[in-house]
Amino acid sequence: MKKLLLVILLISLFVNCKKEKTKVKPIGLITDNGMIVSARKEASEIGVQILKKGGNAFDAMIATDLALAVAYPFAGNIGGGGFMVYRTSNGKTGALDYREKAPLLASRDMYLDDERNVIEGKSTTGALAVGVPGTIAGLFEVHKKFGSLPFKDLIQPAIDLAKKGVVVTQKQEKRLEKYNHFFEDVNNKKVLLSGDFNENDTIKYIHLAKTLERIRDNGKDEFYKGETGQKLVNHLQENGGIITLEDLEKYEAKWRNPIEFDYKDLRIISMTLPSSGGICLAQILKSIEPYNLKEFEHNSTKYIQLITEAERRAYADRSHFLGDIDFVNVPIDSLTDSNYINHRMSDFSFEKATKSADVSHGKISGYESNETTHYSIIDSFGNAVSVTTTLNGAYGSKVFIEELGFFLNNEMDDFSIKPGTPNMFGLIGAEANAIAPEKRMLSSMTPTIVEQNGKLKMVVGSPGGSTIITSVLQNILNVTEFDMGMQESVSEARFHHQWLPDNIKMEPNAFDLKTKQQLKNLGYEIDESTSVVIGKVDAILVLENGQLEGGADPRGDDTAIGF
Ligand SMILES: N[C@@H](CCC(=O)N[C@@H](CS)C(=O)NCC(=O)O)C(=O)O
Repeated sequence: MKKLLLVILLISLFVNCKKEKTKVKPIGLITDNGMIVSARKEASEIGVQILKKGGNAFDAMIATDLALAVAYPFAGNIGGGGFMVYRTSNGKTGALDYREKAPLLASRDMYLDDERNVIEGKSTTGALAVGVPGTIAGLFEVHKKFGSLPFKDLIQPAIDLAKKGVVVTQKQEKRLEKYNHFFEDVNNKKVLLSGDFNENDTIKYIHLAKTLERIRDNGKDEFYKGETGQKLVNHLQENGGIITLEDLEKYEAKWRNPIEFDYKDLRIISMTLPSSGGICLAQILKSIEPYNLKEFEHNSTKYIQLITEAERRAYADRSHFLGDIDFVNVPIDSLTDSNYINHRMSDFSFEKATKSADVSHGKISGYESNETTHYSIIDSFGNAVSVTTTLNGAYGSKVFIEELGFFLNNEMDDFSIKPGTPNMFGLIGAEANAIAPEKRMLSSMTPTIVEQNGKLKMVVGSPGGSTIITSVLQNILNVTEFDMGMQESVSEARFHHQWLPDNIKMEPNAFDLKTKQQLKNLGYEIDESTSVVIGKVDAILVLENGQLEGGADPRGDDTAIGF
């Protein structure tokens, strides 16, 4: 009898274990009309309320952005900047650049000491790390061109949220625990978020609500010329910063032509310079286009190898060629030309890893004379908006102006502060991305829209510094080459290579042991230690029947809401 019980127990254990191993494909929220996927449920909800009121995707973008500035101080902001790529219901595409700028008093070597060594922390923490913020200018620009509801109706939900307060999530508790001691050090006093907050506590953002009310009443000028601007400048200057009122007054968001290119039967629309995102994405996708990826298993050795080698070459070019197009001549057409790219990939072989030390930027025949929270929105009219906005590092420069209620960015670190010295994401830059007054620092933000057969297919983007481009890439491939649904794709394990350092970053314990061993045997170094998160993707997929599927990244508190 005992023996029989043991056998039954073992069989049931085996069956259960087997069951656990069968992967359940996650399916995201599916809705018919409109959808927003963002880093916080409060922000997605506020944006969707605007859509339900009859607002379009651009109205919802403004409301969502401002709601993130309240609900997601880690990266949501009015003290930072970002990029928007859009596609209207009639297929018109465009992009808005509201990236921060270097202040007028900035200079090329401002973060170096007399011996030309980088002064640790100066470009990342404190008032000198701050670039001239672009977010408020960007939102007013979007409203001017596309807004259909009054601006005051779009900002009010964020004001109400700030007054009512935002509930701390478990993930936010952890992040605050990790960073809150910096806030007191950097600001020389305790500020709103210096306290110990626990999950389910409610944080009210009273000063931020007042700032937003002034912006509601006085418009864009409140931030760039008014009381808010004056207080911002005073605070930064008192704390060693160099931003002046003239910097604020001169700031303008800029409409740009997005990078548009074909990959197999897809048309990809992505951000152009000063973001490297679209160009790098084009280079990587064109490098792998000649291969039939469907023949490779997803995340198999060959697949990882091919993507890695394409990424290696694209990031080497990024480091050398790319910078703010208003300041440097960048050969975009040559860099994204298929012949050039095929030539770049001609020394790649599945037999062994290329060494980054042997790869430099490509040789361009001539220069033409032409010159990190993400959210995705689709409205019921068929307009699509893809936005990535950031303070750069976690809570930016950690400078928090208590009386205004918000953090300021540390975007200056995205410049190449000294050629050959890696920035906080390990990216190395060159002359093209050197600091100059009023120049925009190079970004990796890759807000992207994908079309298939002339129809809207996907809206996708991610935060994550240098890993943004490769996260967006993998999600496009997951869906279009491996037939994954949006949530399934977003939840999949990711890897990343950026030329230097010469290793493949992999999400820890997410990849097959055999695959990792095969890659090592081929000469690839694998880094699973420091890469806790590679991107945090929020995306929307238009399904065959026209319904929308949201992909909200489980790595954060990201949430899809729709109707
Ligand atoms: N400044 C960078 C993007 C910076 C970035 O992605 N930062 C991360 C923090 S390390 C972020 O904003 N993460 C927000 C999140 O995880 O939601 C760029 O322009 O390329």
